[in-house]
This record gives sequence, C-alpha cells and structure tokens, in this order.
Amino acid sequence: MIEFINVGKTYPNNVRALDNINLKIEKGEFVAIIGLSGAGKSTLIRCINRMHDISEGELIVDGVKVDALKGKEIRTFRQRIGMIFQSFNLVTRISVLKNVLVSFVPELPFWRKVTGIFSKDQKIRALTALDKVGILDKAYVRVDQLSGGQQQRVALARTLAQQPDIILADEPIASLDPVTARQVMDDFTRINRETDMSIILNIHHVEMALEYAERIIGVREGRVVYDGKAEDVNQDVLDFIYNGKTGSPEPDGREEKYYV
Ligand SMILES: Nc1ncnc2c1ncn2[C@@H]1O[C@H](COP(=O)(O)OP(=O)(O)OP(=O)(O)O)[C@@H](O)[C@H]1O
Repeated sequence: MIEFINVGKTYPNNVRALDNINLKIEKGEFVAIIGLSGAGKSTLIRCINRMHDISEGELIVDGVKVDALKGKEIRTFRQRIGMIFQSFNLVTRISVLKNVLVSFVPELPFWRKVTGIFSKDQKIRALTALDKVGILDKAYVRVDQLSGGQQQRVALARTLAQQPDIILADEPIASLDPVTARQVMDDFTRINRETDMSIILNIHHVEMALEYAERIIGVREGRVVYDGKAEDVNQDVLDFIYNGKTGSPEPDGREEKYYV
C-alpha cells in the first residue's frame, strides 16, 4: 500500500507543488491522476519512488518510510517500483533485448550494461516480458528502428522484467497517436489484471483515464480535489478538478462542491 500522510512539497524556488496530500492506494489498484498542467501530478508520482523528496509529512510504501531512506536504501527500494516516462528513456542504439536486460543491473556503469553478460534465466525473463507486451519478434532489433508505440512497449517490458510491485507512469501516452496510445493503455490493463501490480499514471487524456482507470485522483494547485471511482466522474467533477467550479451550483448558492 502507498500512503501519503499530510505530504507537502515545496521546490527550492519556493513553488508549492503539493499541499497536505492524504491518500491511500492499495495493492493492485489502477489509478489515473488528472488535472491541469502544473497542478502537481508529476511531482506526486515522482515522490513515490523518491525521485523527488517531500518537504513535510510522511510517505509510506509497503511499510517502508520512503522519506527516511538514505543512499543505497533508495536504490534498493527503487527496484520494487517501475517507472515509465513520456520519452521512453531507452538506449536507442542498442537492441530491444539489451534494453530490457539492463533492468537487472541498474547499478552498473553504462559500458558494463551494454557489454554485460547475462544469465540464461535473465534472458528468459527479458524475452517473456517482451512477449507480454507483444513485441517478442523485435527482440534483436535496434530500438531506433522502432515506432514510438513500440518503444513505449519496450520500456514497459523493461519495467515488467524488473518484477516491480508498483508501476508509475508519467504521461506514458502523451507522445503517441490515439491508436497506439490505446494499445499501450491496453497493455497496462492486462498487466494490472494478470500480475496484480499497482499502476499509477498521470495523464492528460481525460477520456482515456476514465475508460481505463478504476480510480481517479483529481489534483488542482497541489491539492487532491477529487478521489473516487472513474465511473462517478461527470462533467461537474471535471469542471471542479480543472476550473475549481461546477456548472451547476449547489442549491444553497455555494459555487464549490467538495469531492474529498
Ligand atoms: N524541479 C522543479 N523545480 C521547481 N519547480 C518545479 C519543478 N518541477 C515542477 N515544478 C513546479 O511545480 C509545480 C507542479 O509541477 P508538476 O510538474 O508536478 O505539474 P504537472 O501537473 O505534472 O504538470 P504537467 O501536466 O504540465 O506535467 C509547477 O508549478 C511546476 O512549475
């Protein structure tokens, strides 16, 4: 379980990116974080694997107090959390298979990763992960010969091979066309169902978020302003997340509705 307790984050330039976040995300959940650009979605996701430090509060992942980890503990902890980026973060001039194998040796220097000798078991795990995302036939192709969608699937396979408990995805479909984006979202859904890994992604495509995720967390100005089932998100909720107001005021004249 991931638990945020009164978490705040202020960047060194004094931007208050997260303010008093309280959240619990259970194992196996599929959660989409939505909100305007600059709302704090990326910061929220990146605090979970300590890419960013929180400024106050507590962040606990499967019993580990993330904000208290130091040095090597952080690297060991990160092995349990897969991260997918909009820009794929692959080494494009080596093969698909090597990119996936790299997930087994995150601490080696780059040259050792590229020339590294891997065990049969590691190769089988990497090939199995490629099969899971439907690109086993590309295993020996150089990454720079693949389309954007295929590259994102390599990134997903690399994360899967790592066998994490949680997958964080920061705008995973932002640079993909609608058809490919859907294939990648289908991959996330299948992985979530088959493996019980938690999937937490932040996403600008609201309709995709509502279609694929079970739970929606709406963030505005660093605060969680909606937290509920995707099927309960209507236009009022979206207006509230994105504009801070709803189209239909409460009967007592209040403009704002509170969803959390
Ligand atoms: N490294 C940083 N240093 C200083 N300020 C930052 C940093 N990263 C983000 N911010 C600021 O923190 C706030 C939240 O940013 P964040 O990237 O988390 O938002 P977001 O909702 O993910 O936006 P987008 O959808 O555009 O990616 C913004 O005001 C942003 O300018």
